[in-house]
Amino acid sequence: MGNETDLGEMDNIWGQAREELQKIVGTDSFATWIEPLRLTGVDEGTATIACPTRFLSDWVSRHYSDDILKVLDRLNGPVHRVSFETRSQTSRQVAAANSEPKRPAPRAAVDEELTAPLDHRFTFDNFIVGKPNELAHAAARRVAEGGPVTFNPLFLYGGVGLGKTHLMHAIAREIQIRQPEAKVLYLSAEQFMYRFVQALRDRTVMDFKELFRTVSVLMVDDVQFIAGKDSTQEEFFHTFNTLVDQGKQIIISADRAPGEIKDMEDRIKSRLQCGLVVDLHPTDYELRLGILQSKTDSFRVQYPGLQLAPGVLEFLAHRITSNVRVLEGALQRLFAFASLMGREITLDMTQECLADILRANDRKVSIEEIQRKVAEHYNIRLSDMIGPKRVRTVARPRQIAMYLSKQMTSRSLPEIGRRFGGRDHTTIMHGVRKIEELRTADRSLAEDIDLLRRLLEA
Ligand SMILES: Nc1ncnc2c1ncn2[C@@H]1O[C@H](COP(=O)(O)OP(=O)(O)OP(=O)(O)O)[C@@H](O)[C@H]1O
Repeated sequence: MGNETDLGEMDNIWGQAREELQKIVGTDSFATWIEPLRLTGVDEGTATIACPTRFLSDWVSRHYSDDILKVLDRLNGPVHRVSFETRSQTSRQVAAANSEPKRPAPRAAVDEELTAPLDHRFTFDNFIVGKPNELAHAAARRVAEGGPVTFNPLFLYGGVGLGKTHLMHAIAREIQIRQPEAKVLYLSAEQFMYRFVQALRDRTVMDFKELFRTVSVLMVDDVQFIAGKDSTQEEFFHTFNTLVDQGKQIIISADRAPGEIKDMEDRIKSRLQCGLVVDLHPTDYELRLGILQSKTDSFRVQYPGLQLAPGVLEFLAHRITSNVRVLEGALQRLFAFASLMGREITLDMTQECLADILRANDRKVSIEEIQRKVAEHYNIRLSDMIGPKRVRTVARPRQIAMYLSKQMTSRSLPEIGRRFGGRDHTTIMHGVRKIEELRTADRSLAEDIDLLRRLLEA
């Protein structure tokens, strides 16, 4: 490979491969992931694909290498392997082959390597809006629509898996569509640090600074990452100030509010707070159900013909409260499982297939909370839960609290006994059994228990 004829032939094969790949992966994914690639050679069954950035090469090799392999094998077989090569790797390999002293990487390569590719699935269209995220969504939309810079910086924060990255990608994508000439630089704080350290090592810090200072929109995800990294913070601070002074838009995300990021310099914290700070709150039931319905619509395309029993999505929205990523993963597993088994997705199947996720999401209720709620409900004193009184009006609620402690916590009988005034584990076992018996015979007691359980789970 390498002479002009070979390159011409490679271009020819790649041209045909691209047409087939576009049909396989769809126009959007093709434009984002495959379009920027080039076939540079095929040698002893290994096809080499050049990628402009390492992020792109990581993504493509994880998601599309099988498709590329199949297509190339068909067009130019036999091809057994696809190897991805980024431009900087190529220049490093050339430098090593020439055994010259290390030279700074060319400017263009640094530039292209800086922007992380956007995930085409993260758009405003498929971001479901509910009470917990409506403010963050509205602010993100406003910034993405462009116009005079209103909030600078826009600081989005929230717990794990609540949609920060999704919104960041949606903003970047929307700006690119509305203002194709704008130079949008999106990267994680980790990538910012990595590139900065690399620039220090390669002595290209001036290029690094200049590049950052020429962008129109800077977006940095997970900024808490640079806390405690002194020189990266310093560089970030200067970049930030220069861009804000030039009226360029900055959008930052983090897992907590600026004031709560430990080991972040105060001057940076205060700079981060000077625009608009909005948070993504933990999801509520309605938002979770909305997200599940929307994801189900897309899974139906992927798994056509699968039946979903009524109540399954509601059950999941009630039970999986941790974060949206877990919710999505659960649904994905459920659809994959049902399609493998060729069965309808029922509530039973859901419980069976997602037992581990459901267990991990069970709200942790403490014995003390149970005692308090039960005491309130039966209008007795909390101290009676652990005291010696044996009158039925006290003893029965106490047994109900023992029963719920066994059902709703993972504590052992001796542990529960200790929390009930140092009672023996056999007393607890007796109490639990008594309530189990009564439950089946006494409807009003069964209803009381269900109500208490719901209150404790809420
Ligand atoms: N409101 C929403 N509508 C649709 N999908 C959502 C919503 N919120 C989150 N998601 C989905 O949940 C998953 C996790 O979201 P994302 O990666 O944006 O979370 P994050 O807040 O950046 O988390 P982390 O703190 O781990 O970086 C993604 O697949 C995203 O599409």
